[in-house]
Amino acid sequence: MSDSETLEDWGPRGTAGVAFAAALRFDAVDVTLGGRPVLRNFSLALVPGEIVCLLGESGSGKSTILRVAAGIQRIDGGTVKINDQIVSGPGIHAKPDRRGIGLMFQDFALFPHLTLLQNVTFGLRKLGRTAALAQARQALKRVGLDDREADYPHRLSGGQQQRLALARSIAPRPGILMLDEPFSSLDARLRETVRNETLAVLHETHATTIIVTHDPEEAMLLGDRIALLRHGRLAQIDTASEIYNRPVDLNAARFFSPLSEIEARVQAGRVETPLGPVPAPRHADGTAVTVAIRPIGSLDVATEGPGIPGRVLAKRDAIGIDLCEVSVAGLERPIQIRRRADRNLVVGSDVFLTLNPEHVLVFAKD
Ligand SMILES: Nc1ncnc2c1ncn2[C@@H]1O[C@H](COP(=O)(O)OP(=O)(O)OP(=O)(O)O)[C@@H](O)[C@H]1O
Repeated sequence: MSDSETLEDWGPRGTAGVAFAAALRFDAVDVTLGGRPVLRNFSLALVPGEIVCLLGESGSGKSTILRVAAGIQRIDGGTVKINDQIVSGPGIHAKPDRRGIGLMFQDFALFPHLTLLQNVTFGLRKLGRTAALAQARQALKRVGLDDREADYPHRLSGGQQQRLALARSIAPRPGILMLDEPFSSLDARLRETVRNETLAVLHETHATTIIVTHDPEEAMLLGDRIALLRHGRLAQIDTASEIYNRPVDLNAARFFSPLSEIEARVQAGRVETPLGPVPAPRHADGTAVTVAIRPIGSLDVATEGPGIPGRVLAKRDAIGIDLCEVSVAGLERPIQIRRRADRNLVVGSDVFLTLNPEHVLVFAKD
């Protein structure tokens, strides 16, 4: 089955069923599994209709948060509220089907022995047959699969299976949706279209949504806010631009781009580096810091001075972009730079670097 996918494969925009978006709130949630704390004092509040992307290393607890919200996982401390109602808390555990949360799993978890239509109506049994069929068909139409309703999931391409899983999760018009790595099984060609159209569907439904992803770029594209999770705790929550420009610590910064790191000490409100001075007004004199330089925007590269002299050690072309490694006297490792392609920049050539201190991050060492 072909996996080529275009926007035309999807149904008309603006036709997804609208939900009554709900507020979702985790307060100081603890979960211990197999004797190990998996969520620790985890708090997060989503306003109705908000899309939050959960980003974090493998094993940081992302899927556990979805399971907790959906009521598949019990908690050991804290509370979970939907609107003003506690659904998980001391002595309280509302059943999954009482929470009004739609789930979409990484592997889509489609029922192989049911047709597409039966897959979607499965979650609509409470509605009565006529309403269930109407709502299921509307969801299938929105994702462009209405003409395949009698087919079986194994006859669909990967992109179509994703669309079916999305239709199934939105068909009951849940006030809250949880998507666990919804695009991870799609290849790069497909991902952009599917991602954009899924986002359009989410906006149409108005559902409050948590999307788990490993991919920082995806989180920045999809999330109204990004929640960065580390060892079961919330490390930072912010908009994409805040979290990118003002990461809470070095580890958070490392999540969003590769970094060249320079160890130094603050003197008179600044840090002297082999690339020039960097202001560090928020750090006391004598503080040991890491200066983190991103490959994009931090350094201007010219083939003539002025600037700090360097030499191009390696270069890769990536369609209009140069990925360079430049050695600079005083730096242990070559610095990584991504910039617009320049034919004059060849391996072995001398270059001159100018630091843009406002793009450079400075973090106190632990
Ligand atoms: N039933 C269980 N018993 C014991 N440990 C578990 C259980 N389920 C999950 N864990 C552990 O809890 C931690 C968090 O798991 P979780 O699946 O929430 O992480 P994640 O951030 O979603 O990871 P990934 O990105 O790899 O999917 C992991 O260390 C995992 O091994």
